[in-house]
Amino acid sequence: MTGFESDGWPAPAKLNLFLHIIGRRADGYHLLQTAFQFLDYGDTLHFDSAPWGTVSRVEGPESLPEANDLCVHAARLLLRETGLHEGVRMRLNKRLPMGGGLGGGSSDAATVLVALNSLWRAGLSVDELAVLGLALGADVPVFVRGVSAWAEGVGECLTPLPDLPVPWYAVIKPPVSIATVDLFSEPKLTRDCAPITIRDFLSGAGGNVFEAVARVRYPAVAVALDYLSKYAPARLTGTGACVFAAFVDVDSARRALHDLPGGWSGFVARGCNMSPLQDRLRTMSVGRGAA
Ligand SMILES: C[C@@](CO)(OP(=O)(O)O)[C@H](O)COP(=O)(O)OP(=O)(O)OC[C@H]1O[C@@H](n2ccc(N)nc2=O)[C@H](O)[C@@H]1O
Ligand SMILES: Nc1ncnc2c1ncn2[C@@H]1O[C@H](COP(=O)(O)OP(=O)(O)O)[C@@H](O)[C@H]1O
Repeated sequence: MTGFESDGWPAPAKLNLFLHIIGRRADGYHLLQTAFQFLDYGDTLHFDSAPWGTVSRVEGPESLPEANDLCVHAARLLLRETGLHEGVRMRLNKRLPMGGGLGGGSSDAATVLVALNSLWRAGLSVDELAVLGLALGADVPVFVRGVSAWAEGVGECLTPLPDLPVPWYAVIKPPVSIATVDLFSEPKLTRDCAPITIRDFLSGAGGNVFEAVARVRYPAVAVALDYLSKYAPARLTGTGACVFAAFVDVDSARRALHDLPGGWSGFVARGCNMSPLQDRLRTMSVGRGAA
């Protein structure tokens, strides 16, 4: 099984390889340090043209009403911003768990912006798309830019990290969904990490400050972390609920998922420093060049 449906536009998952809070903005938002890496696994989007001005999502998860779907918000935003005489009908094949810390909603939104910019020949630059994306969510710009990155601010100040190791990851989704806002409002959260440098991170520094609070509030997260730690050092991604561990080969990663607690799901995927969305975009350009 490949990480995406064929013939569609990939919306890959991200991992936060570490996640620290180093302060707070006046508006209450937390200032972060994190490193994002993509996975070759995620959601897939399909786009069909539709009458001018119409934006719809005709297939997608039942638990996510069309009106709330970031895909719809992203398409409307692009249409408004460009003033193009276009419309779109979207099909979302959702594979990433919602509230999993894998950034599925942000990635879907980024794929809509990038794909429609290309399909509609809207001509917006990556910088312009990243600015539009930030209005939809803090994690959208990194998915638009499509390169693994060191991130600061609320996640929008990005420094590419194109040469990170690309291990195989085992990812476990404990049967809970965590609302980001709940963990950010937890009083016991560590909010005063000393800033670290990229060099510190590359030498192995950094953890995930949400792990301690997620363990207490969501016992299933603690079970998942303890389970995976039997195989390799395990960590929470984002605010959870998914946990991951890195392995040198695919078989070792698969073995780590063999005796998952009953009913739990997990998957194995390769880390990638260039988003699969960028690969898809390049295929489009080559196709056009050849036409
Ligand atoms: C923590 C991270 C790390 O990658 O990922 P996820 O676990 O959500 O994937 C992100 O920064 C999540 O960013 P984003 O997904 O945009 O957060 P939102 O859902 O908009 O945030 C919900 C709420 O969390 C709080 N919030 C969020 C981000 C931030 N830097 N400081 C905050 O205090 C705010 O109260 C905000 O209203
Ligand atoms: N296309 C989408 N996919 C997933 N979630 C979406 C989408 N559009 C809006 N959302 C909302 O965003 C929330 C966060 O989803 P998601 O990005 O998958 O998780 P996380 O931020 O934990 O990585 C969901 O609970 C859902 O309410």
